[in-house]
Amino acid sequence: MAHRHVTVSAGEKITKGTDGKLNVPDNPIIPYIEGDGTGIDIWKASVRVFDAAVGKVYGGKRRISWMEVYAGEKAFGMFRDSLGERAWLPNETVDAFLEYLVGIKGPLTTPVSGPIRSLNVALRQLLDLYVCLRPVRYFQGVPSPVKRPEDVDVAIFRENCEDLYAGIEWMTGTSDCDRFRRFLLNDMGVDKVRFPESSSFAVKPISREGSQRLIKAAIEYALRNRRKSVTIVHKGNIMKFTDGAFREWGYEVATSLFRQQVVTEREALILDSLDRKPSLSIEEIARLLEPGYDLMSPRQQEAAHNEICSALSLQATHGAGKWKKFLVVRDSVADITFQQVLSRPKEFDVIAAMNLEGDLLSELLAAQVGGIGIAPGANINYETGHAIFEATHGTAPKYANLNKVNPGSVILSGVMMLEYMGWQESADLITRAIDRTIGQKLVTYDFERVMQGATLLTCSGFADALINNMN
Ligand SMILES: NC(=O)C1=CN([C@@H]2O[C@H](COP(=O)(O)OP(=O)(O)OC[C@H]3O[C@@H](n4cnc5c(N)ncnc54)[C@H](OP(=O)(O)O)[C@@H]3O)[C@@H](O)[C@H]2O)C=CC1
Ligand SMILES: O=C(O)CCC(=O)C(=O)O
Ligand SMILES: [Mg+2]
Repeated sequence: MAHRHVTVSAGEKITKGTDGKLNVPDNPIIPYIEGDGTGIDIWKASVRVFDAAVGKVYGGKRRISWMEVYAGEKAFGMFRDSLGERAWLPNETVDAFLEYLVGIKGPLTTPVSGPIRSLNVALRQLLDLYVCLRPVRYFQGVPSPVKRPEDVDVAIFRENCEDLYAGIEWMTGTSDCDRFRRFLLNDMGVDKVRFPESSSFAVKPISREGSQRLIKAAIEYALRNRRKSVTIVHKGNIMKFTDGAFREWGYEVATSLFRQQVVTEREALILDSLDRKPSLSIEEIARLLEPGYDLMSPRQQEAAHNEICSALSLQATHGAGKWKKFLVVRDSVADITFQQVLSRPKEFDVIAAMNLEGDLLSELLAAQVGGIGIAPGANINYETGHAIFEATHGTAPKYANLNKVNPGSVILSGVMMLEYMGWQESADLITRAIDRTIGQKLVTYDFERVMQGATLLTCSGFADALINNMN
């Protein structure tokens, strides 16, 4: 790769072997983006924590060679593209993440107004990092707005390349928007746009491939980590061919690729009712499954029968209570899900959601365990091995350069990165240090303002406390 601004560090590349596993050398080169706004303070603090943990655990045998790559405001001041225009996301940054496989980044600003599209989303799309994994768990002692934050232990698999985040939209009043409106109204015969002349439009692409690779990854994660359920979140009652299809394709992948390891919630209901009363007829099971069965049309009743027969065909492998050992795959409509992750979080284990709903759900869940100051994330393509780890929060510009905010989210994203690299011991050391430090009530402003008897630390002070607690 021809680098113009990036200085390649001494070290070796992480690669992906033919066996599908990562080959991680003892001195891997890891590209990082510091980030805009608070990113600068957070990165400075976080990198010290990573290096201290790796140094403590491996005593110099292993060491990360950090390689700075540029995006956002920092890149804008440095780079020009081939036409001499300033560049927010230079090619060599994208190339570095492609070449070195695993990287980490701080937050990047996306102004709501103006033409600049999200650099964060662009990176995910350019590297096809189709999974945004956001595990949400509670650290004892963290102040929370709910009564039992310890009940939250959810891994969110958010689809990362499609949905309304694809950025396919047109502003009202532009000629492209006029063309699109005419196409909708004239060619497609759409007559449901309430105010066509003044509407802006967006397109929401949801594909079978995109949905299935995401849901497959969620199921594999759930099986690997012995989780009990995967909940597919959608708004399929309203958006039939996007959200509804996401749900459908999810069940398809669950029951075709993982048949001997999963049971759907409805299959479990059918099998359980028969386990409890083996003499039940198909019609009696149908009445238990569908309380409105007798009011259904003959076609709907036939569909219910077919569903029951298909579940009963699993009796040899799943019947007589065997299904209880299997991973349950179920689905839930988005609006009720937003209530239930708050009121009954224990019922959620792994969630598979489309891009927008996954983004929103991850913040709602993070709020319950102390906020986005400690909510980590990873953008991953499990086929190519490419991964960029990043916090859930943004650049919080009002706190930029104040050495104030919580670096926990980037630090925990780094923990995920170390786990991904197989450097589990160093990941565990950081997690234990976070547990201990919060237990000692040594916290940044976001926790201190709602925590009785806490000591207020700066961003860098929190990193120092973590390093002191690494033993
Ligand atoms: N992946 C990324 O890079 C992301 C980038 N963004 C971008 O960031 C910019 C700002 O977005 P905005 O909507 O204000 O959201 P932010 O997440 O940047 O900030 C919102 C609020 O969250 C709290 N917060 C954020 N980070 C921390 C932290 N590290 N420690 C403690 N509290 C924190 C602060 O709350 P309080 O005021 O209560 O102290 C802050 O005011 C936008 O341009 C947006 O597009 C947004 C999300 C993700
Ligand atoms: O890219 C951005 O500016 C915001 C993206 C975001 O909120 C997210 O991916 O969680
Ligand atoms: Mg977000």
